[in-house]
Amino acid sequence: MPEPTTERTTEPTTGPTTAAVLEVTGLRRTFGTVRAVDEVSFTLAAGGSLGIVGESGSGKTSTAKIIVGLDRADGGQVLLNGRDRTARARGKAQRLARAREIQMVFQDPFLSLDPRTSVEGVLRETLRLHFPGTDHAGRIAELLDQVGLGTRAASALPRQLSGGQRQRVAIARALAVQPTVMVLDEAVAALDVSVQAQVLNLLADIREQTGIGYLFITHDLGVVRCVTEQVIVMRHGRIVEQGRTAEVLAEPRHPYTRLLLESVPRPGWDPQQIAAARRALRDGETGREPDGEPIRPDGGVRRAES
Ligand SMILES: Nc1ncnc2c1ncn2[C@@H]1O[C@H](COP(=O)(O)OP(=O)(O)OP(=O)(O)O)[C@@H](O)[C@H]1O
Repeated sequence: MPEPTTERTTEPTTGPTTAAVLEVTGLRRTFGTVRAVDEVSFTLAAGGSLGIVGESGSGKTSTAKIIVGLDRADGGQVLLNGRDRTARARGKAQRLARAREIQMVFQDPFLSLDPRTSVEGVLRETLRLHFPGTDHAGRIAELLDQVGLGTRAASALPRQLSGGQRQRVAIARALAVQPTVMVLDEAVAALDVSVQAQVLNLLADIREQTGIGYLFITHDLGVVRCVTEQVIVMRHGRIVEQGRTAEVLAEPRHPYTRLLLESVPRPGWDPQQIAAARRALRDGETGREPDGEPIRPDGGVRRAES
């Protein structure tokens, strides 16, 4: 029996109607017998912030990976400013263009940053990849400033930074390509509560300044309450409730949402998932090209060492 879906209007009731920048329709992804993503549809308004919540295994990350382009859907469509992202990218230029449109920030920046590359080096590498042939010194200083890191941090290696600082570097790297949308997958889950608040405030400021839309994937309803306007609640790959965050949290209609509100679940990947994610992230790998070459989080391809 399919879950009852409780939809509310996702349009603002007052003020001008904001165009959708991201439109996800009927997304499906199956792993063996598991329907990780099952007919998922939602829209993100330009400059808006939408939370995706649900327990561990509800399909949040699988949905995000397809949207970002790190995995392929079995069915459905992802449109960014009306352009389809679900078909395989044709060549490097299209892959990089797609990576510029939607950037992802992961839970553990320590694993997604190369331990041997300085903060400045991380940013320069991404800027060179996407905007070759220009001097990036000014832009690097601007990005460091934008995420609240002084120029003193520029020469630091990831291990010399705190968790919050490392997450700021990951955010700066995402901002470097001027994305339309940022997907933040449990981006503050590994941080202490006070540092979480600082990073969430920073993200709110950045959204206001840049108009970048956010997809916040989180198990934490406090985060959703703080930084999103719309929310979708996922269970077993399906959306069971969606609407304005304030309304859904104040008056949840679906029993599962009520349960989530009563008992905030802890993130709990099984050991195999953790090991695979750690390996992939430590290697800076997020997927594979058709020729087997691993793809990095910033859209570049890591060539096999000879
Ligand atoms: N690569 C994969 N191979 C096999 N099964 C997978 C794979 N990725 C996800 N799954 C399964 O799909 C389902 C949804 O997983 P997903 O990681 O999307 O959930 P989630 O809500 O993001 O959970 P978490 O908060 O733990 O990350 C789970 O049952 C998971 O075991």
